Amino acid sequence: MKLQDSVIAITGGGQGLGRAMAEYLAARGARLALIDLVPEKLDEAVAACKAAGGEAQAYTCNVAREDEVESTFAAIHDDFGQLNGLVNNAGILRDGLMIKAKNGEIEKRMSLAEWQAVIDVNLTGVFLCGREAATQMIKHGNQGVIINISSISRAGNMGQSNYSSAKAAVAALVPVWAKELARYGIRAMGIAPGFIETEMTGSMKPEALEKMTAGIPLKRMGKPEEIASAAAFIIENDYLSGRMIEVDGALRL
Ligand SMILES: NC(=O)C1=CN([C@@H]2O[C@H](COP(=O)(O)OP(=O)(O)OC[C@H]3O[C@@H](n4cnc5c(N)ncnc54)[C@H](O)[C@@H]3O)[C@@H](O)[C@H]2O)C=CC1
Ligand SMILES: CC(C)c1ccc(C(=O)O)c(O)c1O
Repeated sequence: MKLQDSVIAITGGGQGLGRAMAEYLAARGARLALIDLVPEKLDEAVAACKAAGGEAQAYTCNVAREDEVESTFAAIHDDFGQLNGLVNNAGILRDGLMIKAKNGEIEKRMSLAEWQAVIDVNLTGVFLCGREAATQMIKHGNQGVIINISSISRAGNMGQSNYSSAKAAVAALVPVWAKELARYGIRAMGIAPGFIETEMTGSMKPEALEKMTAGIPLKRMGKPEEIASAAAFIIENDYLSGRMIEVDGALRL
């Protein structure tokens, strides 16, 4: 699929990797529908896409809410007249050990609320947006691609019962959707980033950053543009479906 003039929806498009992907794709001629919880961040991201030479519109939506997701994807189709791609990128972290035993006391450290919040956004949100994007594509006869953003943590990372479970599940959805949606001309792919330079890591102490990068075989964190170029590669290569691309500098957790 050509990037030029294709309509790509990106969840969590207001900042971080979502915004980086939006700017990268906008600079290559794609038309962006940016979805996020925070309208101010969306406005900044839309302006950045326009400055990069592309077209973009903002949609305030909680990806974990079925009614909001349904109306958002219907509005995207009405506004752009087509939908060719979705990047399921919105995600949150609520890290913590499941349990801790100390001095004979057993403490439940991850609450049900922390578990559920991550499952709601990182897994249910991906399901709802994937289902709605596919509905719009099939209804209007658009071929397209769905990209789920997983994580290196899908292998099982200490302190991330909720996050690792959700990220393993969205990776599992990739071959499921690739098989179910191929008949409609829709591909499904996943990207599993390792540690990527973001505002969060930018504010870390140099010693902590050094310790983190020392364990990465390529000895550096990834750049948001390196995730964005993987997304562009997936969109443009029509024989890619049902697989994960790992962009992690060879790190294994
Ligand atoms: N930054 C990293 O090193 C890595 C990130 N990832 C994944 O990449 C994705 C993006 O990560 P970052 O850019 O670092 O995150 P971020 O926290 O910088 O940005 C996430 C965006 O999603 C939005 N969002 C959160 N909940 C939402 C909801 N319910 N509905 C709509 N929008 C919502 C936020 O407002 C924010 O704009 C996430 O899925 C994350 O798990 C995976 C591996 C590494
Ligand atoms: C543990 C992994 C590499 C990780 C690190 C940081 C973030 C983030 O800031 O959003 C993630 O989403 C991760 O998956």
